[in-house]
Amino acid sequence: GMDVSGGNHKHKAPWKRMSKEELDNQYSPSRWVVRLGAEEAMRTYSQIGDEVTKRARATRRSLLDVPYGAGEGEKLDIYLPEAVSEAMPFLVFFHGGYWQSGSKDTSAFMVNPLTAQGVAVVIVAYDIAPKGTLDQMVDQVTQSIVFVQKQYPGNQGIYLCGHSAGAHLAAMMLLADWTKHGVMPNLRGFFLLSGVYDLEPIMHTSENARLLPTLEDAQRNSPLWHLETARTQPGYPACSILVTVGQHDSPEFHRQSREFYQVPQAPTLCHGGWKASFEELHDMDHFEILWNLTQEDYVLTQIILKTIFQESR
Ligand SMILES: N[C@@H](CC(=O)c1ccccc1NC=O)C(=O)O
Repeated sequence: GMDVSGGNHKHKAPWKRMSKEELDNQYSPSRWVVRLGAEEAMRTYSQIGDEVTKRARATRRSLLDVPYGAGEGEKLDIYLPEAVSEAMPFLVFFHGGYWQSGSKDTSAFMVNPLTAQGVAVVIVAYDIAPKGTLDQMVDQVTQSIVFVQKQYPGNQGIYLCGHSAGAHLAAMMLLADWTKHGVMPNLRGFFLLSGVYDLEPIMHTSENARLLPTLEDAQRNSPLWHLETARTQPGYPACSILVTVGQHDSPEFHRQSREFYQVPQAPTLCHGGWKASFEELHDMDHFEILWNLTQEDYVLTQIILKTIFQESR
């Protein structure tokens, strides 16, 4: 039909016309994997994550289970490049798993190619549901970034990267009020991989209903709805925001990424120095994106490295 919202696609909400069955399908990334069955894809995902993390720990200098807060689950792993200095760039990664699965211990995908180029990589654990609520996870992620900035004040930039639910948590950091934490992290870029930025449709899917008890919880935690009104804080440096989605991700995942990519182009936000870009990753499914990040010559690994070394100061 005609777009009466003047090109503002976020008001279309096509998911509102979907049956519960269709929503469940759209928001189950494993069902859209093309080269494996859904269950096999999930098994392979944990297997590869386990192997790459073991390899990263065996071949890289690391500081494991470093506490960034007082809670038992508030730990992170730091993987260091060969030449350690005060002035390294940092990539901080938040794993996915629909806020209810996944672990830092199986998520060291990009560690080897990035540390080989001089980037320190931090893999963050947070309290997944049911132990943690979404608000607590957002708070923990905030704390983990404050910790990295305080621990490495001479860093050459902190870049946030998240996959799926982890991309949502990373995107929430565009809304964070750092003044409460007494430190302004040197954030330079965001790499958002196959994320979810409007949580309202998730409320209506079966496996995730418990995560978001009320519409208010969903809206408060939807960066798509708040980015435009988020105050750009004085002194907040220019940031690049890369939004990516796999070609084989579901139409709803594509829609979420496209809409989120459009928000920083609002005049208030691009004047604030935010530069957004969008990549649809050719022939990739939701999980292969991460598997490929173990490869130095993969297009996304190259984009990440190029961004870090262009922007670092
Ligand atoms: N039950 C989900 C699992 C899932 O969504 C997922 C699993 C591992 C890593 C990321 C995921 N998605 C978003 O966080 C599925 O069927 O795909």
